[in-house]
Amino acid sequence: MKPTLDSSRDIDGKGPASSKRPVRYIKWLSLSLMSFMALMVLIIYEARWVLPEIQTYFSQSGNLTGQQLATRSRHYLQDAQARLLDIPGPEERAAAITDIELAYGLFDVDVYHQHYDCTSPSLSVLDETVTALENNNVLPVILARELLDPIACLTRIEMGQLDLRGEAINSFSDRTRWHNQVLIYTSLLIFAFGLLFWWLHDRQLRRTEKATQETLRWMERAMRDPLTGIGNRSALHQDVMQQEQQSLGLVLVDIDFFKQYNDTMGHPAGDALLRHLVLLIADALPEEATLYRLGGDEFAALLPCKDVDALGRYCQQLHLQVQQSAFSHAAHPNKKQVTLSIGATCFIPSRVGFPRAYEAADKALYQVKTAGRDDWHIIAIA
Ligand SMILES: Nc1nc2c(ncn2[C@@H]2O[C@H](COP(=O)(O)OP(=O)(O)OP(=O)(O)O)[C@@H](O)[C@H]2O)c(=O)[nH]1
Repeated sequence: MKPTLDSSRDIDGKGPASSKRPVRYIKWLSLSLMSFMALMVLIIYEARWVLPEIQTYFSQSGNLTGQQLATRSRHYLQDAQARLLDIPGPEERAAAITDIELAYGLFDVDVYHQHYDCTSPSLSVLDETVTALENNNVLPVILARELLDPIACLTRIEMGQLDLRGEAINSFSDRTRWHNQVLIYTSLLIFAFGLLFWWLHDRQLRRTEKATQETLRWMERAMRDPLTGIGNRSALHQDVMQQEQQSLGLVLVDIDFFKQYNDTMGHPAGDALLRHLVLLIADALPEEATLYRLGGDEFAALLPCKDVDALGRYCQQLHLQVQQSAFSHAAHPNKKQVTLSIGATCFIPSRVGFPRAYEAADKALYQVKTAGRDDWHIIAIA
């Protein structure tokens, strides 16, 4: 285990951000859905305007448009006229009367009376023609000529109705174009607003994420010892709480006569020794061990503890390794090299509680100190 590589607490910013990504997509989707709904409402609203216009256009005069009625009426009159010009017999006269009456029926329309002043005189002419034919008292040629005015009137109506139809078509296509434009531009507007809201929301989300990352980074720093890079006392407490059910070994390490080391070698050399010792302790203890600096020249290590014997072997190994490394300590009263006092205990946090375990390890350390230092001792908790 390397002390500065406690990756479980490293914050790289990717974890929380990537976990928030699905939330971002869900919000984006709901915004799109809202825009889509708004669009649908708009289309339905627009359809309310377009539909009556279509209906109006196609029901100008019932099933037949005004122009078609006039055309048919004119055809009947022209048929009657042709019969009359042919020196008709009784049957032809009767057929001519039928044609004129049919033409009359199609001609006598309210719309024509309202808009074309030639309608009433023309219908009177048709009435008189039928009467004359029935009485057979006027030459057919003359009656045929009489029909010219009603035919001219019907032609005028046809032209007028065609114009009206053209106007209706133009107005219909104009209105349709206008509604289409409203639809397109409003859709674009809704889409643009959707994008804007999404961008604002996304920006807010990124700011919040950044602030969270910053807070986490500060918290991370607050849990680290700046000199050695390992965790501090708070980190130790937190790690113990996270392993409440595990059997843990707590090892307390204190440098002997560190004050004298500082006094003779200087404070920067003291700092360098602290950093070196961290690496050395990490090297001596198993990979799973985590190191902490509790303050001054006191360190702690938290590691899995199978049993007290195994823990003792690690303490022995650490003690030996420091001896072998032979860091010079000129002010050390007897050894002239750096020595450590080590106290340890084995405990399960949920059963014993950390304060009791710390007290036991500290007591073991104190016993080493009072017994002359440069040794290790373990106190088993009953
Ligand atoms: N260089 C350095 N020295 C520190 C730091 N923090 C505390 N110290 C010094 O560590 C020394 C600790 O002294 P003591 O608590 O008396 O411990 P000791 O001299 O090792 O004595 P024993 O533990 O009884 O052997 C003090 O002189 C502190 O000034 C630090 O960050 N850097």
